[in-house]
Amino acid sequence: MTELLTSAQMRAIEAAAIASGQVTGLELMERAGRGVVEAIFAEWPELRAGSFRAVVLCGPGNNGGDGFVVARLLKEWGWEVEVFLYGDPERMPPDARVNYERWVGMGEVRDISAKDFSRDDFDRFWQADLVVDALFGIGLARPAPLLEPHNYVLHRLFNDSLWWVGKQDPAKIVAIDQPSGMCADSGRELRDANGEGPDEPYAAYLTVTFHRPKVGHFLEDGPRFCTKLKVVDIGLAGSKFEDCVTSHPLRNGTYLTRSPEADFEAMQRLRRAEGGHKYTHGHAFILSGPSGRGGAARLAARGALRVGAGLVTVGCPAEALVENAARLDAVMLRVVEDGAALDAVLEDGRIGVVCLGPGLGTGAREAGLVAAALGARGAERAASLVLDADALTILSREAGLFGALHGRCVLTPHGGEFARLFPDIAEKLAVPATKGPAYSKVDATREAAARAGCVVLFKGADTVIAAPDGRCAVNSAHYERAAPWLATAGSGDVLAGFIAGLMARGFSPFDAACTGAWLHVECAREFGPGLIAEDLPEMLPAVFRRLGV
Ligand SMILES: NC(=O)C1=CN([C@@H]2O[C@H](COP(=O)(O)OP(=O)(O)OC[C@H]3O[C@@H](n4cnc5c(N)ncnc54)[C@H](OP(=O)(O)O)[C@@H]3O)[C@@H](O)[C@H]2O)[C@@H](O)CC1
Ligand SMILES: Nc1ncnc2c1ncn2[C@@H]1O[C@H](COP(=O)(O)OP(=O)(O)O)[C@@H](O)[C@H]1O
Ligand SMILES: [K+]
Repeated sequence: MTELLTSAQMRAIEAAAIASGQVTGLELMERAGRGVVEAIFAEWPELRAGSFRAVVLCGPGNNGGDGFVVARLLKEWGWEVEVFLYGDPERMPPDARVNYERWVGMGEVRDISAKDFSRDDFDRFWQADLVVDALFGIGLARPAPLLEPHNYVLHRLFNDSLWWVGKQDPAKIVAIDQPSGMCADSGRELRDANGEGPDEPYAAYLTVTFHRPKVGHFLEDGPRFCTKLKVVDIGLAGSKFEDCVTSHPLRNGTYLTRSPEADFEAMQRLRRAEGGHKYTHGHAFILSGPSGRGGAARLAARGALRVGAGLVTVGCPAEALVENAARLDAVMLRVVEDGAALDAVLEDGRIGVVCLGPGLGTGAREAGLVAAALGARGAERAASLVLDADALTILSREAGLFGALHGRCVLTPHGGEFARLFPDIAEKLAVPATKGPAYSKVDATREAAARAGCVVLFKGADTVIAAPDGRCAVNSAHYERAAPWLATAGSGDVLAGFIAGLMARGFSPFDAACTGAWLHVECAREFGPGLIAEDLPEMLPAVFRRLGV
């Protein structure tokens, strides 16, 4: 499983490795710089040949130290290298200082904050083949200063100006650890309290980070800043060291969701044992709204059926029966007028999960359904629940119902629904990020899950899933898993159905949310551009075949 680290966790890992005598800080810096150069050559093999020109922007900390290593290695490779420094060499941390001194023995260091850059300087800057951003890494604690040359990179004027100097190929911008300006913990850009900052943050072409990706590489704007992420091994995975970190208080891990292929238990659950019958695979009950509004529930039902629930029933008001019957075949139908009717339905112990919210409505009938589903009407048995869309609106209005949430529930809010359910948490996320580590979507979702006492899946291209006990995963639709066409009406309804279907099949709420979100993105990628929500469930057979389910 890919663990995503916060900056504090990364520091703890580095400190533990150094304290154990396994490695020195200087050696780690050398490996980091070497890893960056190897990543550059792997990305652009043509740069291995001949001599090219690089501009390396170094900052005052160890990120700058990595930059000095890169400058030295490129120069040894035969490149022409110009180095700019932001900061006072006298105040550099020791390892960065050593690499600064090594570079000074080989070439010049210019002060990046000097105000005397000439037009010629800038022309040379633009015409470099490679610009390395080693200004700030995980130590960025406040908004990055607006430095003249860096600012040009930040504003993307760099590329816009190419016509001006008549150069065809844009310089390749490589960020060490992270594009400077981004907070490694949140993926947010640090800005002044009044929101001042560059108009358009710059994006590197390649970001090279060390040991493990950081949470911010996958959240919010992080992927847009990083563009392409390469993780370099710097030899920190020694067993002794892992032992020491297991008990570290900061080890409250955040992981990327993973393919069921990499998750033995998920694979076992997805595979159907021979000889079972439909009830072996669970019964999912999807509640629908009135006629004319049933499409969302039908999408969820189709999703639950395709993901492998043995039976799926849509429960709707009597007046919507004809409409639903005309549109559903394998999915069964049952009239459910109100909360009392749902109580009666749930007495059938074979219904493993209820999904409610898509197209449900927000009136008294629907509030009664939410109450019944939550067992808040005094029923014997509280079902497992997926609460989406209108059910979330009802929960945000009725504190008594919110208080009835329990550990077998999954809430699947998008940003607007999240803000209605957890206004104070959303507010914290909305204030400009001025200090690192900034409050992140991971922090917000963990806090929401702890408050709700159930799993919360906070949607987006960076979907975050958290359980009340602190477990947390990010389902990223970025980098090689980008699927922007997933942002289409109704796709969230299908996701609710996938999760309900998986819960019916015996997945825990957290695992169902993680695997459901993972499959959702895979289905979108399987179909490609042009996708509409109806296509998503139809892609599951191909995805399952590929996985060997
Ligand atoms: N951890 C590891 O395992 C490894 C880490 N490695 C590398 O080290 C990097 C982390 O280094 P780091 O901790 O020295 O922090 P870094 O990002 O260089 O910045 C700190 C400096 O910037 C300053 N500063 C901050 N914000 C500022 C602002 N807005 N405006 C102006 N100044 C600002 C801050 O000043 P201060 O806040 O102390 O006044 C301090 O001087 C990491 O990203 C990776 O590249 C690798 O070598 C391999 C192994
Ligand atoms: N840019 C994006 N890339 C990938 N997935 C996205 C993106 N934007 C939204 N999504 C996903 O699309 C789905 C949209 O759900 P939702 O907002 O509830 O819409 P609807 O109510 O129309 O179904 C969510 O699963 C969300 O994570
Ligand atoms: K950087």
